[in-house]
Amino acid sequence: MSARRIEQHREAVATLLAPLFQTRSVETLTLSSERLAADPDGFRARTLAAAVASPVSLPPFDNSQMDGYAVRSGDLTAAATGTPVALRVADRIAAGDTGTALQAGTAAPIMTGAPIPPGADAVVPIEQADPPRFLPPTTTTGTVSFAAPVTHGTFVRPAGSDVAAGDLLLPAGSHLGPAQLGVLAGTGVTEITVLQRIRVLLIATGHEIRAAGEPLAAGQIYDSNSVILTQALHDAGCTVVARPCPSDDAADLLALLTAAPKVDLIVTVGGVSAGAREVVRDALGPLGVEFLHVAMQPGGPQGLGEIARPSTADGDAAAPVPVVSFPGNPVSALISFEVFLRPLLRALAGLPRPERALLRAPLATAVESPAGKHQLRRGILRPDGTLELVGGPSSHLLHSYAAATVLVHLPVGLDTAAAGEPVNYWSIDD
Ligand SMILES: Nc1nc2c(c(=O)[nH]1)N[C@H]1C(S)=C(S)[C@@H](COP(=O)(O)OP(=O)(O)OC[C@H]3O[C@@H](n4cnc5c(N)ncnc54)[C@H](O)[C@@H]3O)O[C@H]1N2
Ligand code: MOO
Repeated sequence: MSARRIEQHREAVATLLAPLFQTRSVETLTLSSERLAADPDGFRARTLAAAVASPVSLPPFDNSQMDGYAVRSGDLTAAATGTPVALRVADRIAAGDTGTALQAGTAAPIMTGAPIPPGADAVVPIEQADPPRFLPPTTTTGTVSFAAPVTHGTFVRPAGSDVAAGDLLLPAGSHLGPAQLGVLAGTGVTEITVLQRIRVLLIATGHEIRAAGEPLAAGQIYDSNSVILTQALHDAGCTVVARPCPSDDAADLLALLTAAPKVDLIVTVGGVSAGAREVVRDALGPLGVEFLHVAMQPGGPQGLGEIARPSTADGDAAAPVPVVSFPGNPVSALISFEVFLRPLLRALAGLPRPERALLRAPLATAVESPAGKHQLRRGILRPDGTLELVGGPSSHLLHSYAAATVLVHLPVGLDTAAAGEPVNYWSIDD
């Protein structure tokens, strides 16, 4: 079987998923600290579908940037070392207070964030006042001295200096991280329109797989692919319905597809190579999914296509759904996801940096790669800046993948590389 180049298959998967970019649904997300605490995942990896205008100005009012005295700058024009100006201490203004108008010849103790009282136009930090500490609030007849003039606006944070009411707060397409959610909260926005997550039906297959916690009979193994890909898909901004198929019978897989809820994408794992019974090939081949070989290792055997599910629980029989089929070795499955799906899904979700940055560093030791294949090896970036491979190239070595911080690219044509030779890599320690 002639193998397809990695770039060609990436292109084919991109073409298959292209319609999803045209049909992105949106939904309303209600924002509050209670909801965020109750459902943090609901707010993770979210992208604004519509721009948000600021309903208020931030800050909403002129306020103090320092703990100190609110003054009229005109009162301190003549202040100088040796000839300080004394002002009568007015009522204290804390953050949250409203404050009353500042009379000429007075200075109001003011705390950071408290509104500048009408009449005042500058704040002198407490350290620059004499005495350099606040008088007890019971002191009604105190004075405070200043030995320097102050310019209009000093340590005043003007209303709207961060954002003005009606201005663009966040454009459509903004990824909602802590700062973006924070500015929405800070302006009192409670409802936002976000891209709906891509819904993925994930089917890990194999007669031998069992869920964690179940007893294992001879020959059986725990299902790691459902966990690997559920997590990887979540990180890429998807919602996942995982329906493992612990059977090699095509009819069981088809029944599972029929019973599954409506989704935007189906991902299968396992059952695609050259065995006597390959459940994914057997079930989906006749429906039009193509199975082929990509010149990469791990991740050689791949499948992709579209299926119109025979009939479904919620009656969406007609809509064809894209299917991407990965090989069952866990390392092959995760590397296939990295190469073929992660960039597209992150782009669909509007997440930053859909493609991993291609970085370059020298190899710590010599390496060999199979001729005619693009090999991806697991490795770590050593403190000396060289790339050290962890574990061998085999695609069952999930434990060494778990120790890796980089994926090292050994492309077609690079059959041997000497220690010190620079190669490309992706950082995966995010
Ligand atoms: N004669 C050939 N044999 C194989 C070829 C080939 O070209 N000719 N390709 C090999 C390569 S490369 C890969 S990769 C695998 C892919 O096989 P399948 O996609 O059919 O996957 P399975 O046979 O179902 O499983 C492979 C391996 O992975 C284990 N596995 C499967 N599912 C899970 C799971 N959910 N959790 C943990 N481990 C899982 C399974 O037990 C097998 O050991 O085919 C090679 N063979
Ligand atoms: O291509 Mo398979 O995915 O090496 O192990």
